[in-house]
Amino acid sequence: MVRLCVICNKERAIVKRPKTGQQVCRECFYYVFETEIHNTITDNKLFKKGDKVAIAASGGKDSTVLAYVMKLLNQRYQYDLDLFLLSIDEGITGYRDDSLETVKRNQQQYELPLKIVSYSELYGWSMDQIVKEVGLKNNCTFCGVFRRQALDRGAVILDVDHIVTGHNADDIAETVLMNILRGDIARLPRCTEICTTGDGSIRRSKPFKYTYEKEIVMYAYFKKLDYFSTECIYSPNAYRGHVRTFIKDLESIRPSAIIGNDIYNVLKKKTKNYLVYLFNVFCYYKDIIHSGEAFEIKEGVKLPVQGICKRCGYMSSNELCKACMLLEGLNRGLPKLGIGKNFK
Ligand SMILES: Nc1ncnc2c1ncn2[C@@H]1O[C@H](COP(=O)(O)OP(=O)(O)OP(=O)(O)O)[C@@H](O)[C@H]1O
Repeated sequence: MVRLCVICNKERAIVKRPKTGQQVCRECFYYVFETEIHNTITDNKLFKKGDKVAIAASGGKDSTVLAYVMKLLNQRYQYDLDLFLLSIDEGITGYRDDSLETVKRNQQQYELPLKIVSYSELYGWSMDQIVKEVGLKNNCTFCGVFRRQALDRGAVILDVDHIVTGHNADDIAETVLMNILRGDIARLPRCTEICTTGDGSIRRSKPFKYTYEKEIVMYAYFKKLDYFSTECIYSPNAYRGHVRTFIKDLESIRPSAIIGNDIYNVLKKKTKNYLVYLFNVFCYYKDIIHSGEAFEIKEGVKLPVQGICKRCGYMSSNELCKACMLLEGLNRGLPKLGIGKNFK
């Protein structure tokens, strides 16, 4: 028996949405996927007309889908945004050089201007050189800290108001758990925010905050988008990888583990299939992301005060920002100096 799409009730269902369990046809999947992102953008007032927005593009599935969908929604709903692609070349031979080739093709396919900035030009060190110094244990700390600042610097070069990244619901759930496991209460409330203002006035947001990674992969696959799918060669020991595996295990016994369902959306959701409706109601849980959002810091708890790095002028809660600390360690031949809390 042919199963019909629960939304249009006409076409054959070919996708079971990981987010809701709904069986939908290809066109309805595109429509709900894109509309949910549009709703996230408008509900959270992420942009205003005329904004210049840089899409942080790594060539991977998330940012490739982000670039495609941002361009599409910008046209469909007349957001009136000026869009750019911004890529950071960390200098990882056999990985980032290949993925940047994908971004260059995306530039042609989506007709968006592209700016690439490299760690070598900004810091004088590529990740290949850093890994030679520090090995494979703490290299992701260097890469993450440097990339954050590199994106800000790239945004200044492009003179944009806003950076959007492809962080999805799975990434955010991982970050919530990592912050809990590390007891990093200062970062915990911030990591679930959909939009933050970093250094200066450049806003940074995550239009995929409520989008499941599996749906992004499905979308990229059905739309035949051109993306690079290899994992970073330097991240096999990253802490995040262990947290990811843990969440996947949780999901196998509790599919709502990442985000749960918002009861109001569940009740609003129109479906003629009563079983699907009941399933959605039963799936009403507030799981990792909602838990992260609900955390409140007790009054009186001392939190780091944000100031300015005395060396580079970027935002920092210490005299020197983390990027400058790490860089100083590298330049002094003591790469472990900036890692941990005992830097002097
Ligand atoms: N080298 C880079 N240049 C520009 N943006 C980047 C780069 N690396 C990561 N980003 C941004 O940060 C987001 C999250 O990066 P992460 O390393 O978690 O990769 P990911 O989840 O595999 O995403 P993607 O599939 O887009 O690579 C990306 O979606 C992208 O927007």
